[in-house]
Amino acid sequence: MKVLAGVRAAIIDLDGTMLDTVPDFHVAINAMRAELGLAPISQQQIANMVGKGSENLIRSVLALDYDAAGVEQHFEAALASYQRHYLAINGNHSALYPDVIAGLEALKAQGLRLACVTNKPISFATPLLHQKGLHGYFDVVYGGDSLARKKPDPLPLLTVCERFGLAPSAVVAIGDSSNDAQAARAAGCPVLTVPYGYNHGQAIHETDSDGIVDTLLEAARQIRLHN
Ligand SMILES: O=C(O)COP(=O)(O)O
Ligand SMILES: [Mg+2]
Repeated sequence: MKVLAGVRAAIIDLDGTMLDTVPDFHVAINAMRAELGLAPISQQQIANMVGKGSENLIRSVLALDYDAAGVEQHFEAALASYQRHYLAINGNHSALYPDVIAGLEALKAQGLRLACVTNKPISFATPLLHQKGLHGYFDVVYGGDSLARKKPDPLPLLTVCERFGLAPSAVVAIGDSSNDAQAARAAGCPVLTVPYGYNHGQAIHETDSDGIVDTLLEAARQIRLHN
């Protein structure tokens, strides 16, 4: 992977890359749906809808039962209910994927600076990173509502590059979905994808990236090999 030559920093996604958070989403979404008198939905349905932030998720969930006007009519109440339930259980049902900590340790040991860029609201992401022992690895953390636009827009990635004083070609993005890959491509960052997360129900092979790595530890190994 020639594109990894000269990489000095990594931008790492949260949901579906470091943490399997769908069980948290599942509990919070179904608590919200129960409040609205709607039937529960499955983890798989939710996994296919996660990735573009809370507002998109809630609209997708409501669209299972309502037409476009109904979605908008119920949106505010549903979002508030969802946020309340999510914050009450944040992290209780989610788990680290294999070799996440080992991968972060290896990236740090190789001298890379690390940023976490997630489409999760920052008020969900920060306590979750602390709870799972991840927060200390990151010099910068941006949530989906930290900046004017979220992934797949390149803005969060470009803002990290600027804060690190690095060209995008020196900052690799690592994520589980087409949002991460599209943001990286638009920013000019190399991008690695993991195959175990949530990619809108699509195989990760269908997403344009510079390589698929089985774990964050494997990503660290690839970066070391090519630097
Ligand atoms: O919460 C989401 O919509 C996705 O979050 P992610 O960017 O960390 O995958
Ligand atoms: Mg993700």
